[in-house]
Amino acid sequence: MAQPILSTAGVIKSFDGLVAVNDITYEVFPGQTSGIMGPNGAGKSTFFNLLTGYYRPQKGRVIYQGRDITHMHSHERVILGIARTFQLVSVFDSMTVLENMMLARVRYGRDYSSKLRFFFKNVHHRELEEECLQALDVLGIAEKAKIKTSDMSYGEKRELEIALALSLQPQVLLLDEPFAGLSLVDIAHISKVINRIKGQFAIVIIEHKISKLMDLVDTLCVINEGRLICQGDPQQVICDPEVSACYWGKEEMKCY
Ligand SMILES: Nc1ncnc2c1ncn2[C@@H]1O[C@H](COP(=O)(O)OP(=O)(O)OP(=O)(O)O)[C@@H](O)[C@H]1O
Repeated sequence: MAQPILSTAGVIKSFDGLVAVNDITYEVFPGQTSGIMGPNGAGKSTFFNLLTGYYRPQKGRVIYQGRDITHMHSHERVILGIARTFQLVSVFDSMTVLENMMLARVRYGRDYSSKLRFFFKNVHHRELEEECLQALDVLGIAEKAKIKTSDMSYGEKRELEIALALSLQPQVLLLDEPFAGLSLVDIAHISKVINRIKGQFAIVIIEHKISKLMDLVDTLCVINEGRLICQGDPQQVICDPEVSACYWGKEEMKCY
């Protein structure tokens, strides 16, 4: 049976007595696209931050490829292959798409030891540029390489963020609300992008737009009040009475 690439065992994270993540055990498998949903303040982002290493749990463990990474820093996890995007777009507006890509690779990429060579040797610079152009090509946006990020729409910047994360050659890609603030047209475009890269590595997506999330994921889980209350097949999860109750009180949620 396949082993999970990333998992947690009983992780707990509290802030001054408020238990934001309460004893969550979770598994992500190679090539699988998994969704995480839950009401506002449920603990989704805090859980993501435990996976990426931004927070350390007070209890429990985070395991990646069979290795305990609970106390590992975020940048070390990136080098191991765990990349993420953020709820709010974070790219450098004064730089071009390609420059943003190259900076991400040098700043966070696996080729840390070659940082100095990047600055002083043109050969390595050209190699890096070529690799970044290839990563843009995977998303079909290589023609935007020379565009300044300040001239891009919000949707295009979201796409660039995914490209930045892809340039780190992840084994696990964590997408934090990829549709937040996007128009329906942009959501459709980003969905296409995610569908294009799906299956090559594990993807975990936090998203409030449930119907859009359902179209993308192989498996779904729901966090409510810090607890993972349901996980498994997306259709079954969405029809689960406890999930309906956490969104709609006692009322049944409309099933797809
Ligand atoms: N740094 C922090 N300090 C104190 N409390 C925090 C902190 N971060 C999160 N919390 C609290 O922990 C709980 C879970 O927050 P979290 O942001 O993880 O929820 P969420 O499910 O991601 O919500 P949303 O969907 O609104 O982004 C909330 O009650 C929140 O106020």
